[in-house]
This record gives sequence, structure tokens and C-alpha cells, in this order.
Amino acid sequence: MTDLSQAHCEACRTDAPRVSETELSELIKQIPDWNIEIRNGVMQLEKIFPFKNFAQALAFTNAVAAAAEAEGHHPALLTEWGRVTVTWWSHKLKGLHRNDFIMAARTDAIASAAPTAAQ
Ligand SMILES: C[C@H](O)[C@H](O)[C@H]1CNC2=NC(N)=NC(=O)C2=N1
Repeated sequence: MTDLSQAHCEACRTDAPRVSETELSELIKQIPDWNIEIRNGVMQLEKIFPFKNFAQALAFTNAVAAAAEAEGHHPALLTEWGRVTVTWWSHKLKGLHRNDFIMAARTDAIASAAPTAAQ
């Protein structure tokens, strides 16, 4: 199984398929700590990352933002004192694409390299 965090996003197209139930059940195994949320009928991946303070939360936010810019695929980021909520979905598809799982795995990789509340 290729490491999802090392994969790259494909360009978002409005006619691209959302992940199937089978793909979803397989892909979520690689990002087990992420929650699947459904908001206004749109399926999303969401996870809260804890930090010691706002400065660490902001540094992580900026690192995720840089990865998003590099891949041309962008999250919703809620940056608060001590935590960042990251939400991935494909706007054009109004749902989940493999890109979202790639970027969730990439977000975990960024977090594992960043100072967190756990350290
Ligand atoms: C023009 C630009 O590349 C597109 O609008 C991209 C930008 N980033 C994106 N990010 C996400 N999450 N979904 C999209 O559909 C999307 N589209």
C-alpha cells in the first residue's frame, strides 16, 4: 500500500467521482483518527490537533496551508489558542475525493513533525 501522505493530489474536476463506499472504508483505515462529518449533505474529514499555545497552533496552520498551496487542494482551518481544527473535502464535488485522504494523511505527517501539547 503506497503511503498516502507521500501521494499527490490530482486536479479537482467537477466531473471527478467522489470516493465509493468501498474506497471510503479502505482509505479511512490509513487515517484512523479522522472523523467523517456530514454538513449540509457534504461529507468531510475532520480532526482537532492540540498545541501548547497559539504560536504553535499558528505555525502548524501555516505549514498545512503551504502544503495545500503546493497541492492546489485546500482545507478549512480553524486556528484557536491551543488547537487547530482541520477539515478536508472537495468543494467542486461537494464531497470526498481521494485528494482529501491524501491531504489528511499529509496533515498528520506535518503534525508529527510539529511541537504539540503532547511534547
Ligand atoms: C481553481 C482552483 O484550483 C480550484 O478551485 C481548487 C482550489 N482548491 C480546492 N480545494 C478543495 N478542497 N476543493 C476544491 O474543489 C478546490 N478547488
